[in-house]
Amino acid sequence: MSDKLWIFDTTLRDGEQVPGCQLNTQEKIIVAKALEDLGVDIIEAGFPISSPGDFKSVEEISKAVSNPIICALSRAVQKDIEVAADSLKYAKKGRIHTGIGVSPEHIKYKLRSDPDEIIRRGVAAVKLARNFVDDVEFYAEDAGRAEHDFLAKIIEEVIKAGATVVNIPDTTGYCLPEQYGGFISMLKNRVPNIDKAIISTHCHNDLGMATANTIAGVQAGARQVEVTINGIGERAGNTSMEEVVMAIKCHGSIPVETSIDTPKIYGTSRLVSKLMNMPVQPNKAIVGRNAFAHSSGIHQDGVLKHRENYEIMDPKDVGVAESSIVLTARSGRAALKHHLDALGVELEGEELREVYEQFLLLADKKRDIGRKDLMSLVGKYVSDSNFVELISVGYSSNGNITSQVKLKVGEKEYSETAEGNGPVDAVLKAIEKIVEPQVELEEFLIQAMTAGSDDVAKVHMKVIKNDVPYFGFSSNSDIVLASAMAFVDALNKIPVKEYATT
Ligand SMILES: CC(=O)SCCNC(=O)CCNC(=O)[C@H](O)C(C)(C)COP(=O)(O)OP(=O)(O)OC[C@H]1O[C@@H](n2cnc3c(N)ncnc32)[C@H](O)[C@@H]1OP(=O)(O)O
Ligand SMILES: CC(C)C(=O)C(=O)O
Ligand SMILES: [Mg+2]
Repeated sequence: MSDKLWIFDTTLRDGEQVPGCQLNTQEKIIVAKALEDLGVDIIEAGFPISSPGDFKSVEEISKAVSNPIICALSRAVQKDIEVAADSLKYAKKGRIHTGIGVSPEHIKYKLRSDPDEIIRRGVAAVKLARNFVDDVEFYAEDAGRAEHDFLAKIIEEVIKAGATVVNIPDTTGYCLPEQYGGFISMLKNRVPNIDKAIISTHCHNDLGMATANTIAGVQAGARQVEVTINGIGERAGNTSMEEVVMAIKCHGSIPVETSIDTPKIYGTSRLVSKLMNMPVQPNKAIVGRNAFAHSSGIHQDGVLKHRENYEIMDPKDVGVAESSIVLTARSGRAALKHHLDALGVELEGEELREVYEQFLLLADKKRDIGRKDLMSLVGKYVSDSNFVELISVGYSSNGNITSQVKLKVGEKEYSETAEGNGPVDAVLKAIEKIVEPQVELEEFLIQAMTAGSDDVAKVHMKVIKNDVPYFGFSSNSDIVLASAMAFVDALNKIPVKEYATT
C-alpha cells in the first residue's frame, strides 16, 4: 500500500516573495480556493508578522477555505509566533511554521549566534507555538548546507519539544539529489524519535535541481513536499507542484500517492500566472505552452502513429485538452497531412508531395505555419465560399426569354446570355455556360414561405460534379435571383481544384 504524500503549497508565501507577484487579500482568496479545489493538503497562506495586509490575508483565507490546513510562517521569535497564532484564529485546522537557520553560514553570519543558542531558540519557538496549536512545523533553514551532526541534534530536540512536522529546506538550492536524499536518510537513521514527526522537503531551484531533490527526499522517506504552482518562488523559484505530482503519478515505483486532482493542474497554473503577472515559460514541464507540442517531423510522425511514442503522460491528465502538432520547417509529410485532413483536404501521393514542397519553401521563411497559410497553399484543393460570385442577373422577354448573367470565377469576370423556356431556366443555363466543367443539376425545389404576392421564395438545389453531390440554398422575393443564388451557393461547395483542372 502507498503512503500518503502531503502536498504543502507555499505559492501564497514563498511564491509570493517574488518581486512583482504580490497579491492583495481578494486575489489570495481566489488562489487559495483554487488550491483547495485542486486538492492540496496544506496552504501556507502568509507570514503574518510581515505586514497588516499579510496578517489579514491569512485570517481571511482561514475563513474562506475549509479542507486544507492553513499554515502561517514565523521566525523563531516570540512576537512572530503570537501574531501567527492570532492570524489563524478562524482556521478550522491551523498550523504554525516556525524555525531558524541551521547552517554554519546562517548561524555565524546571519544570526550571529552559536549552535547551542540556535537549538535553544528553536526548541523555545516550538514550545511556544504548541501553546497555540497542536500542529507545529519546524523549519531548519539552510539545512542543505548544514552539518549532519548538528542537524540531527536540533531535529531530535524540536521533535521532543512538540514539532509534528520537520522541514529540511535546501534554502539556497545548493544540493545535488543524492546529497539531499542523504540528509533525509541520515535523519531517518540517526534521530531516535524521527517517526513522531513527518519529514518535509522544501527545495529551491538555483541549480535546477528542486524537483529532483524533492523526489530524492521522498524516496528517502520524506512524506510532505513543499511546492508552488509553476515553481515560482525566491530567486530561481521553489519546487514546482505539477512536476512532483506528475513524476509520482508517472512512476509507480515511488510508493506514495497524493490527493491532487491532476486535471485541474493546468487551470490552476494559468490562474496563478495571470494573478501574479508571472508568465509560464513555454518549455516549462507539464504546464508550459510547448509541454505537449510536437514540432519536428520524426516526433510528429511518431505521435500520430502512437501517442506514447513521444508522450509519457496523457495531456488530459493535467487538464490540457490535447497535444498539438505544430507545423514548422522541420515537419514532415505526416504532420502536414494531419493538418490538411483536419481542414477537410484529403491529399495523397503527387498532390501531397506538391503541397509539401510549397509548404517547405514557406516554412523556411515563416517560423510557424498557421491555418491561413495552409489554406493559401491548398486553396485549389478546397472549396471556397467566395470562389464563384454572382455580380448581376437579368432577363428580357421578346417572344423568347433571354437571360444576361455576370459572374466572377476566381479572379476573372464573365458575362453570358442564354435562352430558356422561362427566366429561371434561362439564367441557370447562362451560369452553366460560364462555369466549366459542366455540373449536372439534379434537384431544384422552390418553396413559397407565405401565401402573398410579395412572398419570399426558398430555393434548394442539388448539383452533381464527378458523382459527388453539392447542395445550394437561398431565399429571395425575386424567384429568378433566388434560383441563381442557390446555384452559385452549390457551385461554391465544389473544391476549387475541380474548376482549376478544366
Ligand atoms: C528562507 C525564507 O524564505 S524565510 C522568509 C522570507 N520572507 C520574508 O522575509 C518576508 C517577511 N519579512 C519581513 O516582513 C521582515 O523581514 C520581518 C518583519 C520578518 C523582520 O523585519 P525586521 O525586524 O525589520 O528585520 P530585518 O528583515 O531587517 O532582518 C531580519 C532579522 O530577523 C532575524 N532572523 C532571520 N531569520 C530568523 C529566524 N528564523 N528566527 C529568528 N530570527 C531570524 C535576522 O537575523 C535579522 O535579525 P537582526 O536584525 O537582529 O540581525
Ligand atoms: C522559511 C523556509 C521554510 C524557507 O522558505 C526556506 O528555507 O527556503
Ligand atoms: Mg523557501
